[in-house]
Formats: sequence, C-alpha cells, structure tokens
Amino acid sequence: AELQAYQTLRERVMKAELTASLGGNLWLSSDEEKANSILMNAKRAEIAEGVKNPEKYAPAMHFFHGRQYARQSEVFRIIQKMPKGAFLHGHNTAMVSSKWIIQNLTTTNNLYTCRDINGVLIFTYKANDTMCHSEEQNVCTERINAEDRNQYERQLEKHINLYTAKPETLLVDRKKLWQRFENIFTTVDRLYKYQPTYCLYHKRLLEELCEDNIIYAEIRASLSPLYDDHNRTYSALDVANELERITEEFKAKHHDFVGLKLIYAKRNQASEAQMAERLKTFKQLHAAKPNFIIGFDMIGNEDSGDSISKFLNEFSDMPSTANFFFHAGETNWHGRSSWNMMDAILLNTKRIGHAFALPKHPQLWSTIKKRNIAIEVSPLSNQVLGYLWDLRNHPATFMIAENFPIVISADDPGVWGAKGLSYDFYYAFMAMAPAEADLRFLKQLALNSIKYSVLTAQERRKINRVFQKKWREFIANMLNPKFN
Ligand SMILES: O=c1[nH]cnc2c1ncn2[C@@H]1O[C@H](CO)[C@@H](O)[C@H]1O
Repeated sequence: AELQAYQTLRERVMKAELTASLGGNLWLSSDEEKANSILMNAKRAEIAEGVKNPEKYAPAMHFFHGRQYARQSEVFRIIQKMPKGAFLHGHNTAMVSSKWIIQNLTTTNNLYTCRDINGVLIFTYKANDTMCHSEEQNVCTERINAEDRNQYERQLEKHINLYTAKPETLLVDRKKLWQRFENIFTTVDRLYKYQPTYCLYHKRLLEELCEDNIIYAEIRASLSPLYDDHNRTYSALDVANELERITEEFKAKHHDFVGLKLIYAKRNQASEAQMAERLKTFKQLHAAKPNFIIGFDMIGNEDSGDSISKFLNEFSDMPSTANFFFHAGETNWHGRSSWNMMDAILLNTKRIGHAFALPKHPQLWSTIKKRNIAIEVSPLSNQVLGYLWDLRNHPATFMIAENFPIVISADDPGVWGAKGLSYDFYYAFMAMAPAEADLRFLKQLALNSIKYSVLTAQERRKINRVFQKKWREFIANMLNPKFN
C-alpha cells in the first residue's frame, strides 16, 4: 500500500509538470487525439531507437551531424506537414537555401567573383569592382570550363554556408566563427543589392516559407540601397516598396499567405550620432508605412557590439505605433551582454530575440510573463553559432517547463542548410521539450507564433481563419491512411 501511494505521488508530480509546461493545458478534439497517438508512437519509437543507437539520434547531435537522420525521421515529416503559423525571427539575407541561390542566382553572364582585401570571396556584377583585390573571374565561364559543374557549384556554395563535417572545430574560437558567419554576408552583399536579383531572392524567400507551411512572417531587413541597370538607386523606402510589391504579387497567387512585415535592423556597432541617424530614418520609414515597417532592432554579435544601454537617448522617443524587437541575451555571459535583456524590457520591447541568458536573470522572469513579451528562440542558430553543443541543454528547456511566452524561429536557415521552421521545431520537440510532450506542445508553438505577431484586427481574423482551416486539413490528412 505504501508503494502504491508512492506511485500515485510520482504520477501526480509528473503530470503536474507536464500540465504546467508549454501546451500542457491545451484541449485536443477526438480527431486531434487520434493524430496525437500517431505522432507519439513515432516519437516514442524514435527515442527508444536513439537510446539504443545514440550515434544516429539527431536530437542529441550537432545539426551538421544529425540533419541526415532528422530528414529520415517520421516525426520530422509530420512536423514538415504541420501548419506552423508565423516566422518571427529571421534575417532576410540568410533565409533562402544556399543551394537554390547558387543554382538560380549565379547564372547570369555578367556575374563575377573576386577576393576582397581580406581574401573573402565576393560576387559582383561590376567589371573592375574597387572591392576586388584579385582578378575577377566570370562565373558563367568558370562554370562551363569546370570539369564537373556540380562540383563547381558545391565549391561556390561553401562560401555562403557554414556547413562543416567537423562542427566541433567551430567551437574552439567563437569570434572566428562569427567572422566566418559575417563573411557570408560580405560574399552576397553586391549580388543581392542588384534590384532584379533582390526581387528574385525575396520571391524565393516567400516560396520557401509556404513550402514549409508558414503563412506569415516578420523579418529583419536593413533596407540598404539597391542599384539596377538604369542607373537608378533605390532608397530604403524604395526597397521597402519593392518588398511590399513582391509580397502583394505573391499573395495574389497564394491566397492562404497572410503577409510579410519588416523590422528595420541595423548593426549594433555605432556611435550615438550614427544610431540617432538610423532612428531618424526608421521613424520616416515607419511614418510612411506604419503597417509594413513595424519596428526596430540591432543586429550583430552581441558580445563584441555595443550595448542597448549605450543608446538610451537615441531610443527614447519611439512612435507609439512602432515597436522594438531587440536581440538580447544571445550570449554565454552572465552579466555584460546579458543585461541587454533588462534594457530591452525597460525600453518596452515587443519581443526579445534569443534571450539565451534568461535563466540567469530571475528579476526579469515575472515581467516577461506579466507583459507577455515573447522570446524568439532559435535553437539551431544557437547551436551552429556555438553557444551550446547539445540542444537538450538549451536554456529554453526552462522556458518550456515554465510555459514562458516563447516562439520557435530559425534565424538564418539558408546559411546552415535548414529550411523554414521545421528543423527548429523538430529539435524543440525532440531535444528541448519533455519526452512526454505531444501534439499540444507543437500546436501551442504555432498558436504562440500567431498570438505574438503584430497584426491588425482584420489581419488577425484572416490568419486565424487560414490557420484553423490548414490545421483541420493537417489532422484529417494524418488520419487518412494514405498520409505518408
Ligand atoms: O543570431 C544573430 N544575432 C545577431 N545578428 C545576427 C544573427 N543572425 C544574423 N545576424 C545578422 O544579420 C545580418 C544579416 O542581415 C548579419 O550580418 C548578422 O550580423
């Protein structure tokens, strides 16, 4: 009898934890329950297999080692088909698959490569580009002359993807890793600043979102000037207009796509005067397009960049209709850059990018919950950029257990061979959530992404309607034996 009481208590504790965790008190319909058992059978089988063969268990591996196994996973395939709602933390220039870029954006005959002063490969459309410190090579000619066209393209792709077969070597020097990461943006800078290429790139960006069952996105973009063949330069507002036009054209063809909005994102290394200038530009952009350019953020390595607190003056008079979406606490430090989370909150940020250091700052927890400040968690980004090795140790395990307002995002999926949100959702579900977490957890993540989006009442009605429809289809498909 004593043993039985012990067992009862045990079960009660476990159940209490699961109920208090993210998605724990979501109610499932009977069809959803049936779909849930299919999902959970796959999940349990995968975990059991992983315990036997940990060397093939993706959730406990670095993504570069694990992704081949993730792709074969039944759970992953279900997640791919699942409607995931909104993509809320991504950098436009790093969101499209590197492979697609090489195959589709480097085939025009006026494209060249060269090396810049640091030896970084640069794409350029200009003959005698002043950035070049080596001879320019015509990409088309090189491709034709290559013995193996695929091999040539794989070689090019290496310059815009962080992949390495030995990711452990990246962790030795995180500063160097960030340098490699930033070099990618240098490599593609001039390629994307050519207006026709910029447009093709962003069309593809929307397609990749749709292919991953995402219906809405808020992306970070710097809106740097573009150029074209007619000597026209595009101002930040012109660039925003291009993006808006591309989005509208896309929506006309994809009726279920709800939209795209922009967060104006600028480097976190600047003088106060430079930052004041950026805020001024932001305010003009926001005044011109209040429902499209919705907020401001700072980007770049937080540990080496300037802190939010350096710019308190500059950040002091945000228009009431605009929001901050600060990156903060993307660091392994306790103190130093992790205080950015405090400043982001004091400045009334709408959401926080990463907040990787959040468990270290108990004073911030209650405010985040009370004010519903969503944390944008990007598991694979944190792993690939070297903040941790094993995603089962991700600090968001704490946020999940405590049901913090979190969303899962993907940051820069194109740069590490992910696509959309599915890989990050898979790792969140398999590595970060409790083993017992089920469809409620995944559905709650999708619902959170919608809840913490910045939408008008009308847009909100549409996104709810589309999401519910897609969710019903997803469940019906799962229960249909032909689903595979
Ligand atoms: O995780 C991140 N934290 C901070 N900045 C980032 C992250 N991912 C990308 N970028 C920044 O976005 C720019 C491209 O638009 C990159 O130059 C990089 O600095």
